[in-house]
Amino acid sequence: MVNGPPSYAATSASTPIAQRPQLNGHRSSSTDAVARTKILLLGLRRAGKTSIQQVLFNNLPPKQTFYLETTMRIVKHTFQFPRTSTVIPLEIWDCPGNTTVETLGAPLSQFATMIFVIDIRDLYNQPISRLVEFIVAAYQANPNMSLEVFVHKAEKLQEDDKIENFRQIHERVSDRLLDISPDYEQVQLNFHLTSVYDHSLHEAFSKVLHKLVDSLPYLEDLLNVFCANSQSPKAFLFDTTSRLYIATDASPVDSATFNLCCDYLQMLNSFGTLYKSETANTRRPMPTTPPLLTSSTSSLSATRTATSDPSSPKTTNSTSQRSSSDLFYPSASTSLHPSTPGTTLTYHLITSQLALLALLPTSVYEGRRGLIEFNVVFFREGVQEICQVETEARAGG
Ligand SMILES: Nc1nc2c(ncn2[C@@H]2O[C@H](COP(=O)(O)OP(=O)(O)OP(=O)(O)O)[C@@H](O)[C@H]2O)c(=O)[nH]1
Repeated sequence: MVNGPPSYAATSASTPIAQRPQLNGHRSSSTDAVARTKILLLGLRRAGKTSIQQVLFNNLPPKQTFYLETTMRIVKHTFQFPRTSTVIPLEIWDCPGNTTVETLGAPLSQFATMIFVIDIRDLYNQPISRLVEFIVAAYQANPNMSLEVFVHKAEKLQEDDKIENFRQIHERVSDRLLDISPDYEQVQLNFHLTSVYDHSLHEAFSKVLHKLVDSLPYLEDLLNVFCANSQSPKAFLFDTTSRLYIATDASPVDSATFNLCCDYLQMLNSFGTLYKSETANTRRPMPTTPPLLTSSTSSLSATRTATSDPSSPKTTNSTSQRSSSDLFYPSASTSLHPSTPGTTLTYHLITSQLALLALLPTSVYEGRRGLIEFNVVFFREGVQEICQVETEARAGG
């Protein structure tokens, strides 16, 4: 049920990127001619560093992390995030457990983010000392570096112990820093409870990435306008493969909604291969990875449908023009609460790797479907323009 006077309108795509977003100064060139953002992944042995990287970016099932071998030397993983439409090309340095500031072998100033992984049961001196050592060195090298602490394997503890250990680790690190110098009071440290066995890791890593997305304010603006004009209480722009969200609208993120979106994406990724587009031979579908629901005639159930959206936004860029006329965009929806007033979770592919997931009142989704699709088209146009500008900026164009 929609309360108050309905405020339906078309999403405007005119404003977001009148100017090119300025790239932050923390980029570094790499051999593939794209400026990659470097993330340092640290922690003691068996803390879970490689598992985090593998689960997020290589789709390794969490249980398989048990068989990962010990990291003996620094491994640099490069990722496109999302994989094809450049928003953040990443280089993640997975370090062995015995890495210290001295043995890292690279200046800390070149990293945009440092993630220190600490086992939630490790309340001992050694991990805290190593973490503090890196924080001090990183802060001195680059005070603007994002300093993130993943208090990991959180699912191992009961709720009360989890909160208590989390609090103790936080407190010990802060105390230790203050003992070194009162100046470190101003160090901005971000602590996250994470586990590969639930979506907490995806949520935490998404938050880490947001600090690295130069175009975040523009993407958020687009999402805000989409939500306002479509009566959506929450919308996310997700990377479909990693299931990390790169932006969301201004309303607060609640974990339950985020988990639902993650699960839905996971389901679409798993079952998408069962659906084939009848028009795939004549009109190339978006090069989705993995394939998604691309048939306008397919449906998963009465409340879970898949449609293709052949409409393509007009763009001024020749590359975008070519891709938007060649490609079409799958969409899907599922009813979350069948009883009235219901909520529908919708999925629309926006670029080959980015998808819009939005909660909508079922009455709006069913009664104003055309307008929602229309708003999605303009949202897509805005996001594609942003990606284009980011790509050019990264390539130094
Ligand atoms: N329960 C639980 N176990 C985890 C989690 N993440 C990783 N592990 C386990 O922790 C162990 C070590 O994981 P790795 O990813 O190899 O740890 P690492 O920090 O890369 O270790 P080194 O390579 O020795 O530095 C493995 O047995 C994983 O299955 C988690 O979130 N929960």
